[in-house]
Amino acid sequence: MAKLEVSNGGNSAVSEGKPPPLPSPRRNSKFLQANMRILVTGGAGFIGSHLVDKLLEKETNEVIVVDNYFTGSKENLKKWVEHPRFELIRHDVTEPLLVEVDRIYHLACPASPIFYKYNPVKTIKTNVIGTMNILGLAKRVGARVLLTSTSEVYGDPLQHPQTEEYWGNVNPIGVRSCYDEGKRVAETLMFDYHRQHGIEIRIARIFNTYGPRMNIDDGRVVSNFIAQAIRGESLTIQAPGTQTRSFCYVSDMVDGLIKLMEGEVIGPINIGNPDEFTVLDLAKKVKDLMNPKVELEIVGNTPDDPRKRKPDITKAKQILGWTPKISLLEGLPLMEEDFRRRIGLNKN
Ligand SMILES: O=c1ccn([C@@H]2O[C@H](COP(=O)(O)OP(=O)(O)O[C@H]3OC[C@@H](O)[C@H](O)[C@H]3O)[C@@H](O)[C@H]2O)c(=O)[nH]1
Repeated sequence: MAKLEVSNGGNSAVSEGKPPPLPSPRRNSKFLQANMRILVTGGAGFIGSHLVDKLLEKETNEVIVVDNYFTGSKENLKKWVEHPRFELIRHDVTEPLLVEVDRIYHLACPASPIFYKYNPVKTIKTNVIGTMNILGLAKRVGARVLLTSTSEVYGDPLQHPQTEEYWGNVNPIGVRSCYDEGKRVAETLMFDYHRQHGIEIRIARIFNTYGPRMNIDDGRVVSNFIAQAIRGESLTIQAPGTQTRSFCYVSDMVDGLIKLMEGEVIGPINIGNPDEFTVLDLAKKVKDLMNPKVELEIVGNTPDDPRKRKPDITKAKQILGWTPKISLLEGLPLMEEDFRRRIGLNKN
C-alpha cells in the first residue's frame, strides 16, 4: 500500500491508511492481461491533451476523456478521435459520472486566472463538487485517482522556494479564492476519502506550465507574450514586473504526473521547473527571441498577484526520480512554432 505523506507543519508522517476498495476483477484475470483503462478529466485541455498523447503511446493503455470544452477543445485530440483505444465524452464533472476505469487523472478545471475568475461560482463547484464526484467514482470502481492541484495553494507565499510542508498564505475571500481555496478543498477531499474510504490517491502541485496547445488568448503570461510578439503588439507586463514565476515545459510536466501516478507515494508533490524568472526577464527573452521590434509596456495588475513563486522539487527528484529537462530557452521556440502556425503568420 502506498505511503502517506502528510504535510503537518514540518514532519513528514508515514502511515498506512485503510485498504483500498477492490479493483475490477478484470485486473486480476488469470488468462487475459486486461488493458489499463484510464480516465482523464479535462483531457481536451492544454496539459490534459499532452497527457493523453503520452498515455496512448503505451499499447496496453485505453483512455477515456471527459471534458465540457469550457477551455479545452476537440482540436487538441483530433488525432485520436477514431482510435480504438480512445473515447471522448462531453461531460461536466460537476455532474456524477459512472465509467469502469482503473486510473483517473483529474485535471478538469479552468487554470488561467481570467478564465477561472470569469465564473467563480462555477470554478469552486468544479473543484469541490467535481472532485467529490470523481472520488465517488474512484470508490465505486476501485480506481486510483490523481488530482492536479496547484502552486496557488501556497497563495502569496511567505516561504521561498515553496516546499510541500508549507501551508500557504491564501486569502479566503479574494478574487483568486475560487481557484486556490477550491484546490485546497479538493486536496482535503482527496485525503479524507483516502483516510475514510481507503481510496488510492496522488496529489501533484503543478507550478506554471507552458507549451504548444495553450489557448492563444488564454491570458496567462507566456501565451500572452508569445501571441503579442507574433502579432507585433506591445508585451503587457503587469506591474511591477519584478514578480517571479518558474516555468515548466509541458512534456516535463506530463512525465512528472505519470511518474507520480505509477509511483508509491501519495504526495502532495511539487511538479515544476525551479528556474525562476521575473516577468520582466521573461518579456525580454520573448522580445529577443521572437520580435526585437516590439515594445514592453507596464500595465495594471490585481492586488492579489503572488509576488514570487518557485518550487522546491527535492521530493520529486528523490521520490519520483523526476527532474525537468527542457529549459525556458529551449521551450519558448517550440511554443512559438505552434503559435505561429495557429495564428497563421510566418516569421518574416
Ligand atoms: O499579460 C500578462 C499576463 C500575466 N502577467 C503576469 O505574469 C505572472 C503570471 O501570471 P499567469 O496568469 O501566467 O499565472 P499565475 O501565476 O498568476 O497563475 C497560474 O498559477 C499556476 C497555475 O495553477 C495556473 O495556471 C494559474 O493560476 C503574474 O505576475 C501576472 O501578473 C503579465 O505580466 N502579463
